Amino acid sequence: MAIIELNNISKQYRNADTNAVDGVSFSLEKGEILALVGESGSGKTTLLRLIAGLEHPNSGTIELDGDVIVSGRKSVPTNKRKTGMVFQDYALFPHLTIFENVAFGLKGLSKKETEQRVHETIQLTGLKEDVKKYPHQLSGGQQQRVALARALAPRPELLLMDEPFSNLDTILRDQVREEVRQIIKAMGITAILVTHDTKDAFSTADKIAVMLNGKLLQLDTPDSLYNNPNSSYVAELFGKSNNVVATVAPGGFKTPFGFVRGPKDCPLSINRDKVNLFFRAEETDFCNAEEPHLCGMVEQCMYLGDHMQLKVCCNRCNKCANDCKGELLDETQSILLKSSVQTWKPGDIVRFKLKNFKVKETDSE
Ligand SMILES: Nc1ncnc2c1ncn2[C@@H]1O[C@H](COP(=O)(O)OP(=O)(O)OP(=O)(O)O)[C@@H](O)[C@H]1O
Repeated sequence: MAIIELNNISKQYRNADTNAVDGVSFSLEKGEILALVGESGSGKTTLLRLIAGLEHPNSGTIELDGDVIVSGRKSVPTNKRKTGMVFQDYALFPHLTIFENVAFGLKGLSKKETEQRVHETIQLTGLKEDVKKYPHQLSGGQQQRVALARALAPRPELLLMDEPFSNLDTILRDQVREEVRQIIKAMGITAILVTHDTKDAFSTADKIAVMLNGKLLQLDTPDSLYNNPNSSYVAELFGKSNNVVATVAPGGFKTPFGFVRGPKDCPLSINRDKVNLFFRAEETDFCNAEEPHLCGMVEQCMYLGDHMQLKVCCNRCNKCANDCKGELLDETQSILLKSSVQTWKPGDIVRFKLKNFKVKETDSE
Protein backbone atom coordinates (compact mmCIF):
# COMPACT_ATOMS: atom_id res chain seq x y z
CA MET A 1 0.00 0.00 0.00
CA ALA A 2 1.24 3.47 -0.85
CA ILE A 3 2.16 5.47 2.26
CA ILE A 4 2.67 8.71 0.38
CA GLU A 5 1.17 9.68 -2.95
CA LEU A 6 1.75 12.96 -4.77
CA ASN A 7 -0.44 13.88 -7.71
CA ASN A 8 0.63 16.60 -10.10
CA ILE A 9 2.09 18.86 -7.41
CA SER A 10 3.22 22.32 -8.55
CA LYS A 11 4.57 25.22 -6.55
CA GLN A 12 5.40 28.70 -7.75
CA TYR A 13 6.88 31.11 -5.21
CA ARG A 14 5.53 34.63 -5.15
CA ASN A 15 7.36 36.87 -7.65
CA ALA A 16 8.95 33.86 -9.35
CA ASP A 17 8.59 33.38 -13.12
CA THR A 18 8.71 29.61 -13.09
CA ASN A 19 7.54 26.75 -10.92
CA ALA A 20 9.99 25.63 -8.23
CA VAL A 21 8.17 22.28 -8.38
CA ASP A 22 6.43 21.47 -11.62
CA GLY A 23 3.79 18.75 -11.96
CA VAL A 24 5.46 16.14 -9.76
CA SER A 25 3.69 12.82 -9.17
CA PHE A 26 4.96 9.70 -7.43
CA SER A 27 4.07 7.26 -4.72
CA LEU A 28 6.07 5.26 -2.19
CA GLU A 29 5.27 1.95 -0.55
CA LYS A 30 5.63 1.39 3.18
CA GLY A 31 9.26 0.96 4.22
CA GLU A 32 10.77 2.36 1.03
CA ILE A 33 13.55 4.95 1.16
CA LEU A 34 13.54 7.51 -1.64
CA ALA A 35 16.40 9.91 -2.39
CA LEU A 36 15.56 13.14 -4.20
CA VAL A 37 18.64 14.20 -6.14
CA GLY A 38 19.36 17.06 -8.49
CA GLU A 39 21.46 20.13 -8.84
CA SER A 40 21.07 23.24 -6.72
CA GLY A 41 17.74 24.97 -7.35
CA SER A 42 16.09 21.92 -8.94
CA GLY A 43 13.27 21.98 -6.38
CA LYS A 44 14.23 19.17 -3.98
CA THR A 45 13.87 21.12 -0.74
CA THR A 46 10.65 22.75 -1.91
CA LEU A 47 9.16 19.34 -2.62
CA LEU A 48 10.17 18.10 0.84
CA ARG A 49 8.70 21.21 2.45
CA LEU A 50 5.45 20.71 0.54
CA ILE A 51 5.18 17.19 1.92
CA ALA A 52 6.04 18.38 5.43
CA GLY A 53 3.41 21.13 5.25
CA LEU A 54 5.92 23.99 5.46
CA GLU A 55 4.74 25.19 2.02
CA HIS A 56 1.42 24.87 0.22
CA PRO A 57 1.29 23.94 -3.48
CA ASN A 58 -0.53 25.95 -6.16
CA SER A 59 -2.04 22.74 -7.45
CA GLY A 60 -2.06 19.00 -6.92
CA THR A 61 -2.90 16.64 -4.10
CA ILE A 62 -0.94 14.73 -1.48
CA GLU A 63 -2.14 11.65 0.38
CA LEU A 64 -0.38 10.29 3.44
CA ASP A 65 -1.27 6.86 4.73
CA GLY A 66 -4.61 6.96 2.90
CA ASP A 67 -5.61 10.44 4.12
CA VAL A 68 -5.73 13.46 1.82
CA ILE A 69 -3.45 15.99 3.52
CA VAL A 70 -3.27 18.51 0.66
CA SER A 71 -5.96 19.28 -1.90
CA GLY A 72 -7.09 22.69 -3.14
CA ARG A 73 -7.11 24.91 -0.08
CA LYS A 74 -7.08 21.98 2.29
CA SER A 75 -3.80 21.62 4.15
CA VAL A 76 -3.43 19.45 7.23
CA PRO A 77 -1.11 21.39 9.60
CA THR A 78 2.49 20.23 9.85
CA ASN A 79 2.15 18.98 13.42
CA LYS A 80 -0.91 16.89 12.48
CA ARG A 81 0.86 15.16 9.57
CA LYS A 82 2.44 11.88 10.56
CA THR A 83 5.86 13.05 9.40
CA GLY A 84 9.21 13.52 11.12
CA MET A 85 11.85 15.87 9.81
CA VAL A 86 15.65 15.91 10.03
CA PHE A 87 17.20 19.21 8.98
CA GLN A 88 20.58 19.81 7.40
CA ASP A 89 21.96 21.57 10.50
CA TYR A 90 20.15 19.06 12.81
CA ALA A 91 18.40 22.00 14.60
CA LEU A 92 18.93 20.45 18.06
CA PHE A 93 18.02 22.50 21.11
CA PRO A 94 21.41 23.44 22.63
CA HIS A 95 20.04 23.98 26.16
CA LEU A 96 18.30 20.58 26.30
CA THR A 97 19.99 17.25 27.03
CA ILE A 98 19.92 14.48 24.45
CA PHE A 99 17.10 12.83 26.38
CA GLU A 100 15.09 16.07 26.40
CA ASN A 101 15.80 16.71 22.72
CA VAL A 102 14.50 13.27 21.77
CA ALA A 103 11.48 13.61 24.09
CA PHE A 104 10.61 17.04 22.68
CA GLY A 105 8.16 15.97 19.99
CA LEU A 106 6.32 13.43 22.12
CA LYS A 107 2.91 14.74 22.97
CA GLY A 108 0.05 12.99 24.73
CA LEU A 109 2.16 10.28 26.33
CA SER A 110 2.45 9.72 30.09
CA LYS A 111 5.82 10.38 31.77
CA LYS A 112 6.48 6.65 31.91
CA GLU A 113 5.50 6.10 28.28
CA THR A 114 7.68 9.06 27.23
CA GLU A 115 10.66 7.65 29.09
CA GLN A 116 10.14 4.25 27.57
CA ARG A 117 9.78 5.65 24.05
CA VAL A 118 12.88 7.83 24.37
CA HIS A 119 14.94 4.95 25.70
CA GLU A 120 13.76 2.60 22.95
CA THR A 121 14.64 5.16 20.29
CA ILE A 122 17.95 6.05 21.88
CA GLN A 123 18.81 2.36 22.04
CA LEU A 124 18.06 1.96 18.35
CA THR A 125 20.18 4.93 17.42
CA GLY A 126 23.10 3.85 19.61
CA LEU A 127 23.04 6.88 21.92
CA LYS A 128 22.61 5.09 25.22
CA GLU A 129 25.77 6.50 26.78
CA ASP A 130 24.92 10.06 25.84
CA VAL A 131 21.42 10.72 27.21
CA LYS A 132 22.57 13.20 29.83
CA LYS A 133 24.93 15.12 27.56
CA TYR A 134 24.19 18.33 25.67
CA PRO A 135 24.45 18.58 21.86
CA HIS A 136 27.75 20.53 21.92
CA GLN A 137 29.38 17.61 23.79
CA LEU A 138 28.72 15.28 20.84
CA SER A 139 30.47 14.75 17.50
CA GLY A 140 28.76 15.65 14.21
CA GLY A 141 27.84 12.02 13.61
CA GLN A 142 26.33 11.67 17.09
CA GLN A 143 24.36 14.90 16.71
CA GLN A 144 23.05 13.52 13.45
CA ARG A 145 21.79 10.46 15.30
CA VAL A 146 20.12 12.61 17.96
CA ALA A 147 18.30 14.54 15.22
CA LEU A 148 17.24 11.23 13.70
CA ALA A 149 16.12 9.87 17.08
CA ARG A 150 14.09 13.03 17.76
CA ALA A 151 12.34 12.70 14.39
CA LEU A 152 11.71 8.98 14.90
CA ALA A 153 10.54 9.07 18.53
CA PRO A 154 6.90 9.96 17.67
CA ARG A 155 6.97 6.98 15.24
CA PRO A 156 6.07 8.94 12.10
CA GLU A 157 4.65 7.24 9.01
CA LEU A 158 7.09 9.22 6.89
CA LEU A 159 10.56 10.50 7.71
CA LEU A 160 11.79 13.53 5.75
CA MET A 161 15.50 14.38 5.72
CA ASP A 162 17.03 17.46 4.09
CA GLU A 163 20.72 16.93 3.20
CA PRO A 164 21.20 14.81 6.35
CA PHE A 165 24.86 13.99 5.67
CA SER A 166 26.17 17.25 4.32
CA ASN A 167 27.82 18.38 7.57
CA LEU A 168 29.83 15.20 7.98
CA ASP A 169 33.36 14.59 6.73
CA THR A 170 33.91 11.91 4.08
CA ILE A 171 34.86 9.04 6.40
CA LEU A 172 32.11 9.68 8.92
CA ARG A 173 29.64 10.20 6.12
CA ASP A 174 30.12 6.65 4.76
CA GLN A 175 29.58 5.20 8.23
CA VAL A 176 26.58 7.38 9.13
CA ARG A 177 24.80 6.67 5.83
CA GLU A 178 24.96 2.96 6.56
CA GLU A 179 23.76 3.45 10.16
CA VAL A 180 20.88 5.68 9.11
CA ARG A 181 19.73 3.18 6.52
CA GLN A 182 19.88 0.35 9.08
CA ILE A 183 17.91 2.32 11.67
CA ILE A 184 15.19 3.32 9.20
CA LYS A 185 14.93 -0.22 7.87
CA ALA A 186 14.84 -1.69 11.39
CA MET A 187 11.86 0.54 12.18
CA GLY A 188 10.16 -0.17 8.85
CA ILE A 189 9.64 3.54 8.25
CA THR A 190 9.14 5.14 4.85
CA ALA A 191 11.65 7.91 4.23
CA ILE A 192 12.50 10.63 1.73
CA LEU A 193 15.91 12.24 1.80
CA VAL A 194 17.10 15.21 -0.20
CA THR A 195 20.69 15.20 -1.36
CA HIS A 196 22.80 16.59 -4.15
CA ASP A 197 25.31 13.77 -3.61
CA THR A 198 24.62 10.73 -5.77
CA LYS A 199 26.75 8.58 -3.42
CA ASP A 200 24.33 9.38 -0.57
CA ALA A 201 21.48 8.35 -2.82
CA PHE A 202 23.08 5.10 -4.02
CA SER A 203 24.13 3.96 -0.56
CA THR A 204 21.00 4.88 1.36
CA ALA A 205 17.96 4.70 -0.92
CA ASP A 206 15.83 1.97 -2.47
CA LYS A 207 14.67 4.39 -5.14
CA ILE A 208 16.05 7.60 -6.53
CA ALA A 209 14.14 10.50 -8.06
CA VAL A 210 16.10 12.89 -10.26
CA MET A 211 14.83 16.47 -10.42
CA LEU A 212 15.70 19.26 -12.83
CA ASN A 213 14.01 22.68 -13.05
CA GLY A 214 11.24 21.52 -10.73
CA LYS A 215 10.39 18.47 -12.85
CA LEU A 216 10.82 14.84 -11.98
CA LEU A 217 13.01 13.44 -14.78
CA GLN A 218 13.14 9.83 -13.64
CA LEU A 219 12.23 7.82 -10.55
CA ASP A 220 13.70 4.35 -10.42
CA THR A 221 15.83 1.89 -8.51
CA PRO A 222 19.54 2.84 -8.34
CA ASP A 223 20.33 -0.06 -10.66
CA SER A 224 17.82 1.03 -13.31
CA LEU A 225 18.88 4.65 -13.14
CA TYR A 226 22.50 3.69 -13.63
CA ASN A 227 21.91 1.16 -16.38
CA ASN A 228 18.84 2.61 -18.07
CA PRO A 229 18.92 6.36 -17.69
CA ASN A 230 16.11 7.96 -19.68
CA SER A 231 18.15 11.00 -20.68
CA SER A 232 21.76 12.03 -21.05
CA TYR A 233 21.30 14.34 -18.05
CA VAL A 234 20.43 11.39 -15.79
CA ALA A 235 23.22 9.28 -17.33
CA GLU A 236 25.86 11.94 -16.61
CA LEU A 237 24.60 12.50 -13.09
CA PHE A 238 25.45 8.91 -12.16
CA GLY A 239 28.90 8.62 -13.66
CA LYS A 240 30.84 9.21 -16.80
CA SER A 241 29.07 7.83 -19.81
CA ASN A 242 29.65 7.74 -23.52
CA ASN A 243 27.15 8.31 -26.27
CA VAL A 244 28.79 7.52 -29.57
CA VAL A 245 27.04 8.27 -32.85
CA ALA A 246 27.07 5.18 -35.05
CA THR A 247 25.77 4.11 -38.45
CA VAL A 248 23.63 0.99 -38.62
CA ALA A 249 25.38 -1.61 -40.83
CA PRO A 250 24.85 -5.35 -41.48
CA GLY A 251 25.51 -7.18 -38.20
CA GLY A 252 26.27 -4.12 -36.14
CA PHE A 253 27.32 -0.51 -36.11
CA LYS A 254 30.06 1.55 -37.66
CA THR A 255 31.54 4.03 -35.23
CA PRO A 256 34.43 6.46 -35.45
CA PHE A 257 36.35 4.01 -33.25
CA GLY A 258 35.68 0.93 -35.38
CA PHE A 259 32.97 -1.66 -36.01
CA VAL A 260 30.79 -2.80 -33.09
CA ARG A 261 28.99 -6.08 -33.55
CA GLY A 262 25.29 -5.84 -32.67
CA PRO A 263 24.06 -7.79 -29.64
CA LYS A 264 21.65 -10.66 -30.28
CA ASP A 265 18.73 -8.87 -28.71
CA CYS A 266 19.57 -5.60 -30.38
CA PRO A 267 16.52 -3.71 -31.65
CA LEU A 268 17.71 -3.74 -35.24
CA SER A 269 14.30 -2.91 -36.46
CA ILE A 270 15.85 0.52 -36.09
CA ASN A 271 14.30 2.68 -38.65
CA ARG A 272 17.14 5.09 -39.19
CA ASP A 273 20.76 5.06 -40.29
CA LYS A 274 22.20 6.71 -37.24
CA VAL A 275 21.89 5.65 -33.61
CA ASN A 276 23.66 6.35 -30.35
CA LEU A 277 25.67 3.65 -28.61
CA PHE A 278 25.55 4.31 -24.89
CA PHE A 279 28.17 2.79 -22.58
CA ARG A 280 29.87 3.72 -19.34
CA ALA A 281 33.59 4.28 -19.00
CA GLU A 282 33.90 1.07 -17.00
CA GLU A 283 32.01 -1.04 -19.56
CA THR A 284 35.07 -1.47 -21.77
CA ASP A 285 38.02 -3.88 -21.77
CA PHE A 286 41.43 -3.09 -23.17
CA CYS A 287 42.66 -5.63 -25.72
CA ASN A 288 45.47 -6.32 -28.16
CA ALA A 289 45.68 -5.75 -31.90
CA GLU A 290 45.06 -9.43 -32.78
CA GLU A 291 41.50 -9.60 -31.53
CA PRO A 292 38.61 -7.61 -33.01
CA HIS A 293 38.70 -4.23 -31.37
CA LEU A 294 37.93 -0.56 -31.45
CA CYS A 295 40.72 1.90 -31.32
CA GLY A 296 41.42 5.50 -30.56
CA MET A 297 44.15 7.80 -29.42
CA VAL A 298 44.64 9.11 -25.89
CA GLU A 299 44.00 12.82 -25.87
CA GLN A 300 44.06 13.47 -22.12
CA CYS A 301 44.81 11.43 -18.99
CA MET A 302 43.52 12.19 -15.54
CA TYR A 303 44.83 10.46 -12.39
CA LEU A 304 41.95 9.62 -10.07
CA GLY A 305 43.62 7.71 -7.26
CA ASP A 306 43.09 4.02 -7.96
CA HIS A 307 42.43 4.47 -11.67
CA MET A 308 43.08 6.70 -14.61
CA GLN A 309 40.44 8.31 -16.76
CA LEU A 310 41.39 8.52 -20.41
CA LYS A 311 39.83 10.88 -22.89
CA VAL A 312 40.13 9.07 -26.19
CA CYS A 313 39.57 10.62 -29.60
CA CYS A 314 39.24 8.70 -32.80
CA ASN A 315 42.49 7.42 -34.17
CA ARG A 316 43.62 9.46 -37.09
CA CYS A 317 46.92 7.67 -37.57
CA ASN A 318 47.48 4.47 -39.55
CA LYS A 319 49.27 2.54 -36.83
CA CYS A 320 46.33 0.34 -36.04
CA ALA A 321 45.39 -2.72 -38.05
CA ASN A 322 41.73 -2.06 -37.35
CA ASP A 323 40.35 -0.30 -40.36
CA CYS A 324 38.30 2.37 -38.72
CA LYS A 325 39.57 5.18 -40.84
CA GLY A 326 37.00 4.61 -43.52
CA GLU A 327 34.10 4.86 -41.08
CA LEU A 328 34.66 8.26 -39.60
CA LEU A 329 31.30 9.80 -38.97
CA ASP A 330 32.36 12.55 -36.72
CA GLU A 331 36.05 12.94 -36.12
CA THR A 332 35.43 15.29 -33.25
CA GLN A 333 33.83 12.61 -31.07
CA SER A 334 35.71 11.51 -28.00
CA ILE A 335 34.96 9.00 -25.28
CA LEU A 336 36.04 8.37 -21.70
CA LEU A 337 37.61 5.09 -20.65
CA LYS A 338 38.68 3.91 -17.22
CA SER A 339 42.02 2.14 -16.75
CA SER A 340 43.62 0.55 -13.70
CA VAL A 341 46.95 0.75 -15.56
CA GLN A 342 48.33 4.21 -14.88
CA THR A 343 51.02 4.52 -17.51
CA TRP A 344 49.00 6.01 -20.37
CA LYS A 345 50.08 9.26 -21.95
CA PRO A 346 48.62 11.52 -24.63
CA GLY A 347 49.25 10.18 -28.13
CA ASP A 348 49.14 6.48 -27.09
CA ILE A 349 46.96 4.23 -29.23
CA VAL A 350 44.23 2.51 -27.21
CA ARG A 351 42.64 -0.75 -28.33
CA PHE A 352 39.47 -1.74 -26.56
CA LYS A 353 36.19 -3.58 -26.83
CA LEU A 354 32.77 -2.90 -25.39
CA LYS A 355 31.66 -5.37 -22.72
CA ASN A 356 28.22 -3.88 -22.72
CA PHE A 357 26.36 -1.12 -24.52
CA LYS A 358 22.87 0.07 -25.27
CA VAL A 359 21.48 1.17 -28.59
CA LYS A 360 19.39 4.29 -28.49
CA GLU A 361 17.48 5.47 -31.49
CA THR A 362 17.71 9.03 -30.39
CA ASP A 363 18.95 10.81 -27.33
CA SER A 364 15.76 11.60 -25.49
CA GLU A 365 16.81 15.16 -24.73
N1 LIG B 1 11.24 30.93 -0.20
C1 LIG B 1 11.49 31.07 -1.51
N2 LIG B 1 11.04 32.15 -2.19
C2 LIG B 1 11.26 32.28 -3.51
N3 LIG B 1 11.93 31.38 -4.26
C3 LIG B 1 12.41 30.29 -3.64
C4 LIG B 1 12.22 30.07 -2.24
N4 LIG B 1 12.80 28.90 -1.90
C5 LIG B 1 13.34 28.40 -3.05
N5 LIG B 1 13.11 29.23 -4.08
C6 LIG B 1 13.49 29.01 -5.50
O1 LIG B 1 12.85 27.81 -5.92
C7 LIG B 1 13.73 27.03 -6.72
C8 LIG B 1 13.92 25.65 -6.10
O2 LIG B 1 14.62 25.82 -4.88
P1 LIG B 1 14.90 24.62 -3.87
O3 LIG B 1 15.55 25.19 -2.64
O4 LIG B 1 13.66 23.83 -3.70
O5 LIG B 1 15.95 23.77 -4.72
P2 LIG B 1 16.96 22.65 -4.22
O6 LIG B 1 17.04 21.65 -5.32
O7 LIG B 1 16.59 22.17 -2.88
O8 LIG B 1 18.32 23.48 -4.14
P3 LIG B 1 19.56 23.31 -3.11
O9 LIG B 1 20.18 21.97 -3.41
O10 LIG B 1 20.46 24.44 -3.47
O11 LIG B 1 19.00 23.40 -1.73
C9 LIG B 1 15.01 27.83 -6.86
O12 LIG B 1 14.95 28.57 -8.05
C10 LIG B 1 14.97 28.76 -5.65
O13 LIG B 1 15.66 29.95 -5.94
